[in-house]
Amino acid sequence: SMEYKLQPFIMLQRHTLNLLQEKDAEDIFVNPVSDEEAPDYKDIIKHPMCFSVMRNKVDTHRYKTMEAFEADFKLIIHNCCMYNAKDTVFYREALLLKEEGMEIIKDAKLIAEKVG
Ligand SMILES: CC(=O)c1c[nH]c2ccccc12
Repeated sequence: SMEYKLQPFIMLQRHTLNLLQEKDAEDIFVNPVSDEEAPDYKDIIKHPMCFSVMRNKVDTHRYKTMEAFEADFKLIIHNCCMYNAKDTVFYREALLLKEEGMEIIKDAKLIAEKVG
C-alpha cells in the first residue's frame, strides 16, 4: 500500500537529517532558541526552525517532497543569519552548514527520484 511505499522515503529523510545534524558540531541548530537565551528572538524570527522540529515533522510524515524538507533546512540557516550579526560564530557556522548541507540534500534528492 501507499503506507509501505512511504517507508523508504521516510528513512531517506531520517538519514539525510542525521547527516545534516552531524555537520552541526556545536549542536547550535538542534533545539529551539529559548526565551532565556534570547528574549528578543521571537520578536525578530517569525518562523523558528531547528533539527528537532524537523525530526518530528519527518516522523509524522509532514514532508511530502525533499523540496519541502530542504525548505525547512534553509529556514534554519536564514533565521540564524537574520538574528546573528555577520561577525559572530553562529553566523559563520550557519554559512558552513549551508555549504555542506546543500551537498547532502542534493544527493538525497537524486536518491528520492529513485525510491520516490
Ligand atoms: C542558532 C541560533 O541563532 C542560536 C542558537 N543558540 C542561540 C542562543 C542565543 C541566540 C541565538 C542562538
